[in-house]
Amino acid sequence: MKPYAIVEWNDTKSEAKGWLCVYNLVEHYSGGGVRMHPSVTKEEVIRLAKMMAYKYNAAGADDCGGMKAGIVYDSKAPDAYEVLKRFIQAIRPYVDLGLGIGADLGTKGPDFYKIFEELGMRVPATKTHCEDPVCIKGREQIPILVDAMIDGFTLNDAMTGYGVAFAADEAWRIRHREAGGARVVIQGFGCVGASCAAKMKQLGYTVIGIADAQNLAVCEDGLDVAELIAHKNQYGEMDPAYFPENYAVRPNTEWLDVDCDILIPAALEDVINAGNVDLLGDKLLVEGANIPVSAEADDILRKRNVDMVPDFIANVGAIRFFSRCRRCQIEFTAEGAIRDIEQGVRDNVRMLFAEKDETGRYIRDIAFERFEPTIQTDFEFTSNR
Ligand SMILES: NC(=O)c1ccc[n+]([C@@H]2O[C@H](COP(=O)([O-])OP(=O)(O)OC[C@H]3O[C@@H](n4cnc5c(N)ncnc54)[C@H](O)[C@@H]3O)[C@@H](O)[C@H]2O)c1
Repeated sequence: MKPYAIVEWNDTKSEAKGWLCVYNLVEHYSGGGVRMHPSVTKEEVIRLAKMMAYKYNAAGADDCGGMKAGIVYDSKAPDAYEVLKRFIQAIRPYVDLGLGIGADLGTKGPDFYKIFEELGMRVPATKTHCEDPVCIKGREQIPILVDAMIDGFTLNDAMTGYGVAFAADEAWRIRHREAGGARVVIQGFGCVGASCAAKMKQLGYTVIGIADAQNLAVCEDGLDVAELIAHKNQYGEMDPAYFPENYAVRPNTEWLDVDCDILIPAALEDVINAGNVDLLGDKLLVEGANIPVSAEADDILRKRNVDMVPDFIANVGAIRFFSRCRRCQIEFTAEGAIRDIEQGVRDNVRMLFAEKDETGRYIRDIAFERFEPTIQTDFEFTSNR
């Protein structure tokens, strides 16, 4: 399958540029995040959009295709919100036709709702979403539930990170026949990394290393995840002022050097590449970030047939929630949403490891084959919304 549409954008008021890639549409609809980071490239956006198409299949969201957008800009710049707003304005015709856009690396969910309101846009939906009584009921619950609290997080901030932690826990249990006990290092402490760290701790694991855009904090006895979360800033950066004396503070580039059992990249793409893949050793790799492993590094991991959970299996939490809530397939509570994500993620991990053990094939290859997107529809032209 080829990408359905690729749109390039140049900002009129800053140096920002960006791309939208709609990889496929299913029932005239496609969903994915908009990221903002200085290193975004067109190729990356296309790779991410393709991966989203696989992810919707893996999430059991068979009414949605995959898309992604990326803006080359510093998300901490004072005008980042205005840049995002102009980008959304530029891709608005597509959004109005049926693109479910939301937050990703460097952007925040509530900003999207604010921008939709400021631009007089409705929350993205197709004709079916607006007319089917089941979808109407489900969609009413989405804004209520994303703000519902669970363990001190909004469901919005918990659902993907928790799903990643369930994936890690399931894979670890399969290999070690017990939960917990292992040492975990996480790269990224934003929406995904922070809630993943908290859930790993809750599940009995010891989070010994966390890297953010500034630092790597390491503590063999386990980092105080709750304390780090309480003092992280809005960009997902830990505050070193709250590091106790027994924390080692190292350059964030050293995150792969820390000896651990489970490695969870939850920040940028291609962070495991040909230059550092050997440092992975026999750690269990669970991909919280999208495409954190470069193609070259993945060839090496395939040859070594390492145990791993691919991104589109581990980090499906948010899209599983949005799709299944919209179709009233979950209990309408934060706990009900998390239970549903847990079941979906654990089932997929068990299936993939079982097939690996039976066939000897590399897990990512099995997952790509199993969840290959096959449906491509057009935008819905007879819009009467
Ligand atoms: N937010 C979601 O619901 C969601 C869903 C699925 C996948 N993802 C993927 O997860 C990843 C993280 O997304 P997010 O929403 O948590 O982003 P975020 O912007 O909330 O957080 C990003 C984190 O990465 C850290 N970071 C940035 N550069 C770094 C570097 N060089 N070294 C170490 N850490 C660095 C930041 O400090 C921050 O802690 C992305 O790949 C994203 O596509 C996010």
